[in-house]
Amino acid sequence: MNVPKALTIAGSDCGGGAGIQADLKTFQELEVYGMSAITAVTVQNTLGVQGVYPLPPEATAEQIDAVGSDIGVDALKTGMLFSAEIIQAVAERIPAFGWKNVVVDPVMIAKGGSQLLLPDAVQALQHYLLPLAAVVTPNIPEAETLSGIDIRTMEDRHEAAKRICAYGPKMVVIKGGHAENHEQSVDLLFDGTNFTEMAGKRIDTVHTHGTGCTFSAAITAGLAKGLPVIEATMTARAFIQAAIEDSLVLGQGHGPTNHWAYRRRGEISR
Ligand SMILES: Nc1ncnc2c1ncn2[C@@H]1O[C@H](COP(=O)(O)OP(=O)(O)O)[C@@H](O)[C@H]1O
Ligand SMILES: Cc1ncc(COP(=O)(O)OP(=O)(O)O)c(N)n1
Repeated sequence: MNVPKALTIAGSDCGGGAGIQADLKTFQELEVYGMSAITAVTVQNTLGVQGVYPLPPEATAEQIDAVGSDIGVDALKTGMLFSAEIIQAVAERIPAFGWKNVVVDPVMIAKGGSQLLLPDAVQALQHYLLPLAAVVTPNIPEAETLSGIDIRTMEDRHEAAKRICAYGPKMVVIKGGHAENHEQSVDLLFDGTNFTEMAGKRIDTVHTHGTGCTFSAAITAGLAKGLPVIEATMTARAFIQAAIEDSLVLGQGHGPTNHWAYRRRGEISR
């Protein structure tokens, strides 16, 4: 049996809605064997982030080496990387193992406002990690930071996607969760030549904690199964739409999404 295998290099969210917990749940739901290399332990729940404890960069690097040298990795994603030193350690390993199916979710600030990437690490992300990415998935504030432009319109998003693409990723997906569109959430894809829009009905809910992690993990799962990037992204869009629509309503604040909603709808594709 050929088992698709995916690695997440990200922070731990003890509340289970974002970070490695969301990624591993997503891999499992999409029938991909999940592995993790932890970069930081966060203390958080639906009310926000209460603590951030980064690991030494060697600890992340050794976890990557352990799974890469033994089990193997068909696709990987990065999430919360916290510091320039951790980014450098991760970026050295990717070409050393020859990994190409690399999804970079450039996590910077949690929805509650907590810093998950140090400001001086943005340049390391741009120069060391983006050139290795098959897909990079910024939300609108992250796209503004990476591109250096304010995004108010879809035209601004086109320009930001072009500027981010210039760092070297093969595909840029600027997610639309933060856009001021009350009808739809529209994600913009740019492959260096063509733009594609993927729209879904916007759900009026506060339970969107971990949407970005879950979306990028679902893309990673698709790549691990051998899907082309555009197809993996379309499946991920359907996965996150179901996860937001069939919300679990947990906790007193911004609750997690429902990682089993997509499977329950019978939508798993091989
Ligand atoms: N309220 C919503 N209704 C439907 N889809 C949403 C909603 N919020 C976010 N999404 C989708 O969830 C994914 C993550 O988007 P976003 O929230 O922008 O990322 P992040 O969690 O990184 O801030 C995207 O595919 C986006 O379109
Ligand atoms: C450990 C950890 N990693 C990433 C995030 C951010 O997740 P995201 O999907 O962007 O969702 P929000 O936190 O912004 O709701 C996180 N919170 N924790």
